[in-house]
Amino acid sequence: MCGIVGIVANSHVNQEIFDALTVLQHRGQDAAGMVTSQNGRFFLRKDNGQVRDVFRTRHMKQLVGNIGIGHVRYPTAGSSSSAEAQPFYVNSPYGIALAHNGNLTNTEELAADLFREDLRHLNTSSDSEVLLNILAHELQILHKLKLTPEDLFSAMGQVYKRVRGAYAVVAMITGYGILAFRDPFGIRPLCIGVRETAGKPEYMVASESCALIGGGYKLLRDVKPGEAIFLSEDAQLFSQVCAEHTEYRPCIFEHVYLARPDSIIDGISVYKARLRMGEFLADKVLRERPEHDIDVVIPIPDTSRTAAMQMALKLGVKMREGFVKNRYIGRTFIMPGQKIREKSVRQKLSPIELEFRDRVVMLVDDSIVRGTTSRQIIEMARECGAKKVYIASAAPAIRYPNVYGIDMPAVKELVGHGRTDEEVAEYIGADWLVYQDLGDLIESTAGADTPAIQFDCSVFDGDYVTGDVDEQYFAKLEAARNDGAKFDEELGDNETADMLKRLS
Ligand SMILES: O=P(O)(O)OC[C@H]1O[C@H](OP(=O)(O)OP(=O)(O)O)[C@H](O)[C@@H]1O
Ligand SMILES: NC(=O)CC[C@H](N)C(=O)O
Ligand SMILES: [Mg+2]
Repeated sequence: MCGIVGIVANSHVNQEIFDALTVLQHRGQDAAGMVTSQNGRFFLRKDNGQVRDVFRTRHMKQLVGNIGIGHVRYPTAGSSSSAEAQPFYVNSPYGIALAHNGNLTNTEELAADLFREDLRHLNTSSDSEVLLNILAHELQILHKLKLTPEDLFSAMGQVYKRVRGAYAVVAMITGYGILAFRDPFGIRPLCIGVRETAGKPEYMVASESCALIGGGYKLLRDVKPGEAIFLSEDAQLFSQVCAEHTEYRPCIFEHVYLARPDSIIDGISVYKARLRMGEFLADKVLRERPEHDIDVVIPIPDTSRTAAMQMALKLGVKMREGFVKNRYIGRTFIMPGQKIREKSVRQKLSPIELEFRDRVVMLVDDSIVRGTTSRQIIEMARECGAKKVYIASAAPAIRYPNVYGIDMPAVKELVGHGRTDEEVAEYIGADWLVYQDLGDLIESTAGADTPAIQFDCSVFDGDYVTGDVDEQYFAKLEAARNDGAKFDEELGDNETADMLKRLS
């Protein structure tokens, strides 16, 4: 779950891309990058760090042009070295830069084909670099000096045949425009917005609508599963569904945790979905313990606040702010290692003791993944003198790895894997644990207006919509990306990154 953005405008886009990436920062904190284009040349800046650290005034001055793309990264493949920050670039054909949100499930096979059949070189272990080279190859073999939208869509038809997994993408082609596309299941989000200046349209494509609204664009629509959108440099919009088989199966975890509440994804308000999650949770509490003794509902900031608010209302129990969030510390779950995640919880959340003392508290979180947050928070609640500590999760137990762009690669790192609900409660130290039922989560999220959508719920039910992940895939993923392995790889890859930096 990275954040991506692309803009075609009537004036320089660097500041707008910077602003949009800042709005999308919650989707990736490890690296950021931007490419703009002017007079047939690309201008690139990318590095590890958050948006405000990566783009200084000296970089912004060089990022000229009325068209550009940007990325904030949360790695799910390869390493977190700066050499794998995005956008990626290839000079042939035309010059293409690409930014990707998601995770491919046939990266290895594609990388081997690129090397053996397409004679293309990959310089990193990133799946996004593979995707860029597949797109480049399919455009190259058309052998067209002048590209038309039809050529682009025909190349995209081939890309959809070869690439599997989750991918929401923005790609910029020198001298032509921006090509944006979403995988055939629409797993990761992507939407288009429009605005007019001086009677001429300007377009933005972005992972979430909050980025459009922040930039003064009006949400036009979501990109459909398997659809490619082409925005030409002179701001004409072309679109076509290019994948042969498509299904609407967006990731439900966007609504649970990943997305911002002010976004509307696939016609669904993330905020409203979270309110409904809170109501269903309250119903479950009342079903399980009609005579409950909860004195106060306390959210674990930030994401759970919306659900907690509605849950408290429905229970008829007061909601209180029991934790103050340090606004200078980012999201813990998307931090790169377990040590830093553990350390960050206490740095990020500090308790207001009087809300806990001698009370039976119901803590609410949006999800419990590794249990890093809940375990420490429950300990803090007890240190503050809570009589009993209950916890409710707006999502069901997470028992399966994610292979579509969320870094949950190793089942043994998931607190819900191989444990009953009671065992999870014991592990995190709760007196009572209430998980949302999957049916209720789906009902909370699927609005009445979106009957065609079924969600990817793989982390809860182990059903992977692309149908191509098996035990062997999981074994490889876990070996490559468990916390220990990531640490080893980073050491090696940093050397490569440093070397590349010296060369550039
Ligand atoms: O069980 P865990 O492995 O700890 O993961 C789950 C927690 O991580 C996330 O919070 P995060 O701090 O990332 O972001 P937030 O401030 O948006 O809630 C999520 O909201 C849960 O609180
Ligand atoms: N979270 C994501 O969307 C990651 C994109 C890509 N797989 C990477 O690791 O850079
Ligand atoms: Mg949280």
